[in-house]
Amino acid sequence: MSKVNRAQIEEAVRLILEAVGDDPNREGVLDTPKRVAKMYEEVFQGIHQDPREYFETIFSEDHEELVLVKDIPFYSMCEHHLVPFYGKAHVAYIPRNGRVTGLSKLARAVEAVAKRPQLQERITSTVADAMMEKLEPHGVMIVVEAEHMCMTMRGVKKPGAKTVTTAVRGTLAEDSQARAEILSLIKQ
Ligand SMILES: Nc1nc2c(ncn2[C@@H]2O[C@H](COP(=O)(O)OP(=O)(O)OP(=O)(O)O)[C@@H](O)[C@H]2O)c(=O)[nH]1
Ligand SMILES: [Zn+2]
Repeated sequence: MSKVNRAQIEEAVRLILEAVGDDPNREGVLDTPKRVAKMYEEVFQGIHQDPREYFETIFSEDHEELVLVKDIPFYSMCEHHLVPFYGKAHVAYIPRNGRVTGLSKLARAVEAVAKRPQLQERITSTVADAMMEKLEPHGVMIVVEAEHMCMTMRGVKKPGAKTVTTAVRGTLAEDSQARAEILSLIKQ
């Protein structure tokens, strides 16, 4: 059963429509509260997901070299304005003791963490920490690049401005050469 209170969202959307001066009983927006409730349930489903669960999938494979899944698209909602920010996440790690996870699990973890009211920095560090805890790798590096709608359609209005955040853990924190290699692979 869904943990989301759709009726409450519908009521809130009706109130917002009214508060901004629109008519919630106008034909065009009659179903809008219902649609928004369904949409919020979808875009915030990560609140009820733990990214660490994906890393229960572990293959015993003797590869202690870099694994990088790059250009993982994601959509999130900035927790300050509840408008989207979106971009790409790049997830790199160096497995240890044969603990290699499924490639799709890296993308699933990004998605679960993104689908919450979020900060870009927190997406970056939450994925890194989940991987460190469950995979116990030599190191992890996460790079996230995104455009924030709250900086484009309103406020400072700077379309095209990109925010880049990184989180580095384990041996990669001390290895600038390995970090440079990962960054050049991401850019390729
Ligand atoms: N660090 C960080 N800040 C973010 C993120 N998303 C949005 N913000 C910023 O959150 C800040 C909120 O600032 P406030 O001054 O409280 O809100 P505001 O008056 O709407 O700010 P403006 O956007 O400058 O108009 C803004 O500077 C946003 O750019 C994010 O993922 N990380
Ligand atoms: Zn914002």
